[in-house]
Amino acid sequence: MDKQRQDELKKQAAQKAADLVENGIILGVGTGSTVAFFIDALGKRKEEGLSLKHIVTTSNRSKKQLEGLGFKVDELSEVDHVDLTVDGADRVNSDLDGIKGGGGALTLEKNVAANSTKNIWIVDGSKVHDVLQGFPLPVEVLPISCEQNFKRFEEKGLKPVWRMDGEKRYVTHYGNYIIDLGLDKIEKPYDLADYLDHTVGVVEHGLFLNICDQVIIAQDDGTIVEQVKEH
Ligand SMILES: O=C(CO)[C@H](O)[C@H](O)COP(=O)(O)O
Repeated sequence: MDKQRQDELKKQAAQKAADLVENGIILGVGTGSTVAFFIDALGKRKEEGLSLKHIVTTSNRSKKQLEGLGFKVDELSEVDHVDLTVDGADRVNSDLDGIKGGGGALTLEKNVAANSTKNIWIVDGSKVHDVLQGFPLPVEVLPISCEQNFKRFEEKGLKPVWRMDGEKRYVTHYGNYIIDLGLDKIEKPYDLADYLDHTVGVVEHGLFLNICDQVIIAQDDGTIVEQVKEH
């Protein structure tokens, strides 16, 4: 699919999500190119009178865009919960579990999502697969033990690759590194998440399991499909 078509689809999914935002709520806004379209659509809704109690976001990029449209953005620590978070995803499977963190913002994204009553993901059809596949799994690691983590992942056959920023290792918002696991398929995401959750030095990983409540998919044929998770 060419980029222009993919952007059109992202825009459609983003518009649909913006239509679902209710007045007076505490809204979480994610990160990425699909979310950028969502923020544009939210700006239009603001012009039409939408008023939100608070907005929190998961990256400086989204914060800047929101502030440029006149929204006041708060920190997650300043709100006691989030009513709804709208975010993109890199992959989503039929159980509405997914891979996120392609943009490197996984730690804040997971913290905002975990504190949200409802999470909606907006994606184009290319991100949806029965089994999570075709996208490296980001793992954020502390610099102090990152070499040991990398070696263990290698030994375990997890195909680790350092995320780079030019010649240097990519550094996250929190001063950590990202190791991308180049797995072909993740057949058992809950087992892998359990391993990573119990690995010292891992700050966070991009397996977002049992978090998404609803996914809005803009399909290549122009139709929008909504799937709701049965918890
Ligand atoms: O998880 C993310 C950033 O860390 C994004 O939501 C994900 O990478 C999707 O991005 P895009 O909408 O640009 O395809």
